[in-house]
Amino acid sequence: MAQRDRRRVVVIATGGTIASRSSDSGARAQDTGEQLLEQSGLEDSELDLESQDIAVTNSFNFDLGDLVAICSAVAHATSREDVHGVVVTHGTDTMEETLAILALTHRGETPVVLTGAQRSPDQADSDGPRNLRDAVRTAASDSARGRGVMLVFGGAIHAAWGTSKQQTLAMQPFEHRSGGVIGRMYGHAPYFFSTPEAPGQRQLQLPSEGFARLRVDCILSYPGADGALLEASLAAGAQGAVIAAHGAGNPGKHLVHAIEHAVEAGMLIAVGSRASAGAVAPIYGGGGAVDAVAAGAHLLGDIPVTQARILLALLVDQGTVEQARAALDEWTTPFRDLT
Ligand SMILES: NC(=O)C[C@H](N)C(=O)O
Repeated sequence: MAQRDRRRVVVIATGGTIASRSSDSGARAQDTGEQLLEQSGLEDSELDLESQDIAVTNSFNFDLGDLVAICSAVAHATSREDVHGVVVTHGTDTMEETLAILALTHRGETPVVLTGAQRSPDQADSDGPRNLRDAVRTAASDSARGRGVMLVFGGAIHAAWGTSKQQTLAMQPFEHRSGGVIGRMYGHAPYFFSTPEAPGQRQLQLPSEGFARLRVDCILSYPGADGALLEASLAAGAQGAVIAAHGAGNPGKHLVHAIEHAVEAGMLIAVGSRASAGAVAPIYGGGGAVDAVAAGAHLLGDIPVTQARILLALLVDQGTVEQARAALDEWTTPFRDLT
């Protein structure tokens, strides 16, 4: 096939287990995008493959600056007319944050497909080459066009928004908080059977340079939790915080007091759940979600706390605290009456 007829897919490599090699001091990311493509068995395919290296790191070391770098590389690749699809290889530990920032900011028809691995390429049963082949074929397919950002992993196609790592070692570690995948790989081709209700029109601007310096913290509720960690977050200069509250979004009375104080001090506060699935809802008073809302917090419905943190950071990045508060209010309106 002539070079000009072959579909071009850009593979942006960032590290993770898919790029890791074992050593006496533990596994570490080291393979480049080009090496991943060599191992994938896609070399002789009818696709025109190009690789870029953004980082060679395990994703548990990423900070907001790394997300900015990934976002701008993806935005640049998707703006190119010669590019049919984009793949990002990434560690699974913080895949959900990168899925979130890309889902919230991606524009246009070019599909963006993230993937990774649970077993490194020096293990006999590594899932990396297969996942990468599936991701590249999805990015190159007609059926993925206009579907935005997605995660192809373990033969499943997941929505970007709402999906998080739920299993530490399983070969399918990802799940949506409300359940379900949007498609599956059948043979070499992606088959989509549902369309997620994505952030849609609520798309946000790409992160600014200052995004990397923002501070949005996550605070966990637990029996005996007081407001000390949220107070410390405020004192450290955080612009916002996401509370991983008990059950359906109940922070507990001490944390509710701290939320009230933090909101008065200008922090953006959102409440999700430390439970692994489902939505939060205003059901309980006496330290529950009803009181958290009265204290000025926003309930996150089924948005995972890790992804909500990225949403808050983008909102703070793009306007004043008041504008961010109004935008978060709009974002969380559909979840207000979930009881
Ligand atoms: N499976 C993985 O990719 C985990 C890995 N350690 C990471 O970079 O997140």
